Amino acid sequence: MSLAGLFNARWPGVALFDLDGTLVDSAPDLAAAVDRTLEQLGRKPAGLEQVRQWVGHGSPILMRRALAGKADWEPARAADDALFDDALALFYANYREFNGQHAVVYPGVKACLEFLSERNCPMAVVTNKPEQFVGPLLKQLGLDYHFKLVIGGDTLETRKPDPGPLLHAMGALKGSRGTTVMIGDSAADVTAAQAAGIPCVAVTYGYNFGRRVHALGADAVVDSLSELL
Ligand SMILES: O=C(O)COP(=O)(O)O
Ligand SMILES: [Mg+2]
Repeated sequence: MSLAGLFNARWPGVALFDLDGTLVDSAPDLAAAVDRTLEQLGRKPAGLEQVRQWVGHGSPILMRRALAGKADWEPARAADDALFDDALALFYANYREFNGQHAVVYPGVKACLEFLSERNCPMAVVTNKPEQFVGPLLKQLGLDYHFKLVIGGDTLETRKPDPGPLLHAMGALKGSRGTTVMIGDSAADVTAAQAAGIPCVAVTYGYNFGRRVHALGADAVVDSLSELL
């Protein structure tokens, strides 16, 4: 499936990109920050493979999962909240240091962004990563100039899988349903796109909480963004 096909012939439309697991393999930096945080709290590190499966609902939930040692963390008891607040503050300080150290752009991403930029397709990053970390990461990897807009997990009232951030970005870039597409790696992206009423492309190489993306109901599934050109 090409992007032109997804745009319903009203090409070029608006393209909304997820960040972690779609544009950038950032899990090594996130895992380094999570593990150092756990060690500072006197706990055992979780390791890259585990952390990779916890990424996608934003940093607060990543730290909830890290403290619980599992994806389906229980709502915290009041006594846990102070620990959580400390852990999140430590994580932010650590991730500020690790952000971009090991992160790499996935194959096919630069070609896709350049192709769309040349055709004046307005693009946004819609991620659950806290906004303060997004700009520096995109800049360091040389991707920032493609995007007219960045929405982080704490930019608006809601985050993916809520459709709010997608609808906000679509409106800001003067897109509409039928001329806007979401491209992501996880259930949070596909669910948000479906709720927003826009098509979604899922990539197979990302995180998706450790599960395959084929059953998510995306409009297209690709192994590389270069397949969309
Ligand atoms: O969970 C995160 O911090 C970011 O995830 P996303 O870029 O895949 O939305
Ligand atoms: Mg993602």
